Amino acid sequence: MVDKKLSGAGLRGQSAGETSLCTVGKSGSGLTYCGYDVSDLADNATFEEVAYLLFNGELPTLDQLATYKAELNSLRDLPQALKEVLQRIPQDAHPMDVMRTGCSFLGNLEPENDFSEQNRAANRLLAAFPAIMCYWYKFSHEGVEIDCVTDEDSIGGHFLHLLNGKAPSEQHRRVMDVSLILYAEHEFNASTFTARVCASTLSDMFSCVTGAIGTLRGPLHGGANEAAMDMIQTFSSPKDAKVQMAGMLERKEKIMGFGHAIYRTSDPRNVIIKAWSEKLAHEHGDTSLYDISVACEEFMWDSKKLFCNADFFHASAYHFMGIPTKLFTPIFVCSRLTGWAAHVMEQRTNNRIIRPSADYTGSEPRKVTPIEAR
Ligand SMILES: CC(=O)SCCNC(=O)CCNC(=O)[C@H](O)C(C)(C)COP(=O)(O)OP(=O)(O)OC[C@H]1O[C@@H](n2cnc3c(N)ncnc32)[C@H](O)[C@@H]1OP(=O)(O)O
Ligand SMILES: O=C([O-])CC(=O)C(=O)O
Repeated sequence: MVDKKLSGAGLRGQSAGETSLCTVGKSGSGLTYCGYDVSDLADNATFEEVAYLLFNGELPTLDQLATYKAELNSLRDLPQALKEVLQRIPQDAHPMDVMRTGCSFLGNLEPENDFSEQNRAANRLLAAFPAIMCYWYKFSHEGVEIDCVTDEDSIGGHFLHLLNGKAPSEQHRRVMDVSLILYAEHEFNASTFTARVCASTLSDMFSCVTGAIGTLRGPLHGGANEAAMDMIQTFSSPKDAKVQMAGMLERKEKIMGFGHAIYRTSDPRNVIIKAWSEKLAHEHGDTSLYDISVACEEFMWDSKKLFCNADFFHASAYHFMGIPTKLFTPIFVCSRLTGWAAHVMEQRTNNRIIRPSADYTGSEPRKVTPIEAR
């Protein structure tokens, strides 16, 4: 893994365009948004500041941030027609399918009519996603029709408040904020590339984001945080984790939350969320899941030189905050929407339809045999 060659299948190592939004694996800790190191942003900024940065290229002043947050806060409620659609989605639906439908349906109600409305569309989705997720979750699982508006100042706090029906602790607000910052943007990852391909046809923001949600859903991408949670919950102790993981590797199973398409030796987001996971474990009063996670990390590095990606310690961190596992990847959507939308806007400023070529491996030219003769 350390000497991983960034070439070959999956377009690995090939440049597919330009971006001024993000670098992955190039400088600083290995991840920068518009020139700022992600660890600096996680320590010294809020998610709303990062959203503003991605949409405008610069961090906001105090006044700009206040105006931006007031705008976002005014866009949180859901139209009645969308609530009715969410009510009809069954409890056993995949929550990423709920997000995909919620996004797509909102695009029917409040379409982006032309590109001058792109910021409105992006901000609307940013403000509404926590409610789309929680409204469906609370209605389908508890039969409760929640109020989609809270007086929470931040998107992270708003989400936790909607989910739990009460104000979260300061620590939980901060962890959610950091988590949203860490997940916000990551260059030409699969879901963002999907959004850019869609944008390159001059399609609308809601279509670009809907496609991106479908791409993030898979376990090789955003779905890994839920898969990691499901896995660590089956381990009874750090020792058991190592034994079970050895078996998984022997059976050539993929271990979710480990490895990365671009990073070679570490994912800079891991150390940040891992530290929060440890703090939350102590607050939780039972560190066993954290200790198991650390054992997994040690085992994977010692045996395969594979490291935790952003998803692995997010699993235990979210779990300690009482978030149901099935909502882990939808939270990723609430954050990555900023990266997706920023890339859609960037693609539109210098667009050419994205249409690569393929190397043909099929039959030589041949004639159709009449159907009765086949
Ligand atoms: C936020 C995010 O989206 S981060 C990514 C989240 N996804 C996951 O955690 C899923 C698990 N990880 C993986 O499947 C992969 O590491 C990916 C999809 C992230 C990257 O895929 P690739 O770039 O193709 O991986 P890479 O080229 O580094 O793989 C090298 C070798 O390590 C193996 N490998 C890589 N990751 C893992 C893993 N998590 N578990 C077991 N083996 C692995 C590959 O199978 C490959 O083995 P091979 O050479 O015998 O075929
Ligand atoms: O960059 C990638 O391939 C996957 C990833 O870590 C992300 O999207 O955050």
